[in-house]
Amino acid sequence: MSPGEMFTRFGSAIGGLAVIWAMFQQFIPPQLREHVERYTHKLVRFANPYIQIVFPEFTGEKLKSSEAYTAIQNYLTKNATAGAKRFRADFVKDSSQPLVLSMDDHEEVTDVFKGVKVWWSSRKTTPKAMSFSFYPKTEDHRFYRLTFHRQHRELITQSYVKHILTQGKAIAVGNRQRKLYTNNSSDNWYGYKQNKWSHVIFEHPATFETLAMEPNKKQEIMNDLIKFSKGKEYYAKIGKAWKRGYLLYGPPGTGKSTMIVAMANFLNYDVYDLELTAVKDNTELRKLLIETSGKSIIVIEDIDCSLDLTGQRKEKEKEEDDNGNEKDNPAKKMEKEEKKGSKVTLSGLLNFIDGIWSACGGERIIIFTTNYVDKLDPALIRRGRMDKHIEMSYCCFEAFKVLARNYLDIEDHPLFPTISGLFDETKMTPADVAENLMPKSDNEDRETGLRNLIEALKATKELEARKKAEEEARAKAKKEEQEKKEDGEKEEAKESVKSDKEVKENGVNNGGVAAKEVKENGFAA
Ligand SMILES: Nc1ncnc2c1ncn2[C@@H]1O[C@H](COP(=O)(O)OP(=O)(O)OP(=O)(O)O)[C@@H](O)[C@H]1O
Ligand SMILES: [Mg+2]
Repeated sequence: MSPGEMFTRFGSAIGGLAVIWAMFQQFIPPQLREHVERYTHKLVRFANPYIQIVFPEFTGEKLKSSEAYTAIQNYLTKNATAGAKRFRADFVKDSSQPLVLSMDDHEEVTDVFKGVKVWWSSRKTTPKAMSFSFYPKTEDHRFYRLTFHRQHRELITQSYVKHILTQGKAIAVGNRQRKLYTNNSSDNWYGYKQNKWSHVIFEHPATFETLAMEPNKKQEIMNDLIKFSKGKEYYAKIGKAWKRGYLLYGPPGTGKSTMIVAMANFLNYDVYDLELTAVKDNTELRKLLIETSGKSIIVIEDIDCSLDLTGQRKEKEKEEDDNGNEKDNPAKKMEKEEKKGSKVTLSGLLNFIDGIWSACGGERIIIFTTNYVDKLDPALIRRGRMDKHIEMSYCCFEAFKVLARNYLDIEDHPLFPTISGLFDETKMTPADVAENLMPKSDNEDRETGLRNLIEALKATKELEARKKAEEEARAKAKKEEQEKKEDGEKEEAKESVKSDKEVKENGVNNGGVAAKEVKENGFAA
């Protein structure tokens, strides 16, 4: 029993005795009896140097389980249950540790903060005459009671309580199972469920460890993510919303989607995979944004294919240029809209990324992926919107070593130098490398995987060489044709100059003869 409680009970006992005593003392007037009782309690309270704070399970009108109660429960379960002997087991949905053991009712534990000892007890009261209750499941009112010495009042109420709430929330975040969300069509936003996003448990195993990439580049990205996730104060100081944009670009199969998974697993964030073509307009886009939670990554894959965001601006500008004001071409507009199936505009998307609303929730990463970075409107990917541009490229030898470790469990092999040489000479995506390394049957040994890869690399190299030779031959033929054409034209030009000269000369000669004839005969022939 905590000292505070001992005092309370002692006080109650003294108070009770005093009341009994007063009742028996019939000759004492009632006012005096009340005084005796009140002063006895006051005396005990004055003598009790311990303070108690109660944290009830349910608070407010919404009858939501109190955040503080849950945070304390998490905190105590993790940090202070060593002394407890009786536990309560709860099954928590969407948690990586579904079975949670917490202190049982009327159990008590101690905790120490900055050298100060505090007592926690878990209590339950059952209202006696209550036939109807708003409280879900049970009529019992549970609460945690914190007891500490009054000389530490400031430390406990200002630092310790804040500390356990933060810690408790962090534990909840660590325990929760992360989710992968996708946006529902707005036709399903109304009615009973009204969910804008559907989710499944996010269980993809890709991590930065398994991601094949040049090690320095990988480390740089990891550092960037760490800096971001710890940057709450920094972002507040510089007056920027706590969010960061990444643009991942590169050919298909170079690991853009895998990188997103690795980022989510690294930061322990949820992923919102936003399908833009299912979003009808900018208003819907904003509503979806509001419904996302913090500590999340919002992904728009293949941004160049999602919408005609690339050309919209330029086309509009062109339409304005021609007539000085916006040209109205309903047929063209309709055709365009049918093609798009969505009225989300570039400016709507820009607002989504860094408009006023983008700040709601905080701690959010937005990622765009594309195979064709040059196709994107510069406004969309400028720094501040997409803060970091990451090129995902063909496999290098360092990246291959990661894949060899993942797929074949090997760090080194006599065939590695051959493979290294081939990677210098040819291009292959990590997806293709992985496919070649993957054992084709249960009894295939590691060397077979490496040999398969060498064969594939050689075949790719040959193909590239053939393509290059064909291209060169084509270019040469084109050049020759061009030269021939030019020679022909030169020849033609020469010919025409020559004939012009002859005509001129003949003309002069004929003129001379005619003049002579005129002179001699007195008339022209
Ligand atoms: N860098 C990589 N590290 C590890 N595995 C990779 C990497 N790149 C590709 N892979 C493997 O290839 C598969 C395809 O990769 P991923 O989907 O990430 O490519 P992508 O760049 O997103 O392609 P797309 O442009 O077509 O969407 C993955 O499932 C993964 O197994
Ligand atoms: Mg992808």
